[in-house]
Amino acid sequence: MKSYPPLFRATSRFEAARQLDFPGLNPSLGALHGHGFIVSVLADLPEDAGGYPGGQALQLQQSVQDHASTLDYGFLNDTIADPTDANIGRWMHDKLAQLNVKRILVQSTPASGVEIDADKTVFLWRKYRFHAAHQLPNVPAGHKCGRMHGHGFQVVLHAQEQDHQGVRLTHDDLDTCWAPLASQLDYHCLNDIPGLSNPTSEILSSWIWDKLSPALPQLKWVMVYETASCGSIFDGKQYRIWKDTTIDSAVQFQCAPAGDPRAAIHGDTYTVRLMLSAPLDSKMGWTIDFGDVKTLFDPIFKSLDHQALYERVEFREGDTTSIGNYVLLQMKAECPHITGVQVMGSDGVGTILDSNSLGPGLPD
Ligand SMILES: Nc1nc2c(c(=O)[nH]1)N=C([C@H](O)[C@H](O)COP(=O)(O)OP(=O)(O)OP(=O)(O)O)CN2
Repeated sequence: MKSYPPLFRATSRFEAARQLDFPGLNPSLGALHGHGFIVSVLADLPEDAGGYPGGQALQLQQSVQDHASTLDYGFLNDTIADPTDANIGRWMHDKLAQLNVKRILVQSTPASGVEIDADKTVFLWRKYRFHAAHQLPNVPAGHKCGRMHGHGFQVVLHAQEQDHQGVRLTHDDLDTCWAPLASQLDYHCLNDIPGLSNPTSEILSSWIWDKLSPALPQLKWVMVYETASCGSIFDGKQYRIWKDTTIDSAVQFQCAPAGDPRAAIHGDTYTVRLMLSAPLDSKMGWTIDFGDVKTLFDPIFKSLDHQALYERVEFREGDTTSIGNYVLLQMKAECPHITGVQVMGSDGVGTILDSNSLGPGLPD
């Protein structure tokens, strides 16, 4: 069984001020203001990037950090003309032109940002929260989701910034589209809402898609976070679900040169994200039960969590790619619906192994 070619992800933060000015923009953004920005870059790097096996993601991190640090505690307009999130992303794309960048995410607030493709197509996203109760009517007796319970759901709307006529969408436009749905969903019981009698994450994501896409043709993906660790993405055709788990492991980059701190035994808390895709089960209203995904992953989790991975030959390189490859191959043997695995260290540096054309990045 084969794994997938790795994409590396690096994340950097910077604090900066800016002033924006374009027609249709919320006038308050024209005032001098500031943000704690997060920039994440996904790149396809050659095996020898980083100078030693396992060093690629760290090399990417260094490059992103070097450029982000030139913006830190600065006035962005001095460096980037009209420093919108999208233009910051384009600037970073140009700075990293020597790398094979597949996607850049720029987040100016915890609830909004942009994503930029390899060809510099821009997507806006905004995250909304609503408070709702639900119960899944078709689950087997004793399943915890058969009881009435509730969540602080989160929804991310992802839309292309420009339509075919060049009309530019703003985050405020997303807010306007979301507002009528918020009043239907927030502080309600989902089962009482027409179309949501079986309110799984999958059904909710396609329900939101159906409500919004006719008036918002730029909509590309709807993400529903049922809890902080699981949810569904719908793009109008296909469902993808994800389930996150953290593992706390000891590692060592055994190919790193002497003097590199990672050559020593150290450790990290890694977030392992399992991505799956399957047709919707029309009775259950889901693709695969998150609980079943957790059960299938459990032996793999136990073999990684609170373990000395450096003692095992498959983790000799000590990096997130070796952990990802291991998880992907083990999970594939158990579950044909697994489409990808992402493993991120606590600093947002990690590896994505995915069979699918690159889907949207989940915001931090
Ligand atoms: N594919 C789906 N599976 C499940 C859904 C769903 O909508 N789609 N929903 C549920 C439950 O409603 C439940 O609330 C989610 O539970 P769970 O997967 O256990 O998620 P947690 O975050 O609570 O899990 P922990 O990892 O234990 O924190 C079930 N399945």
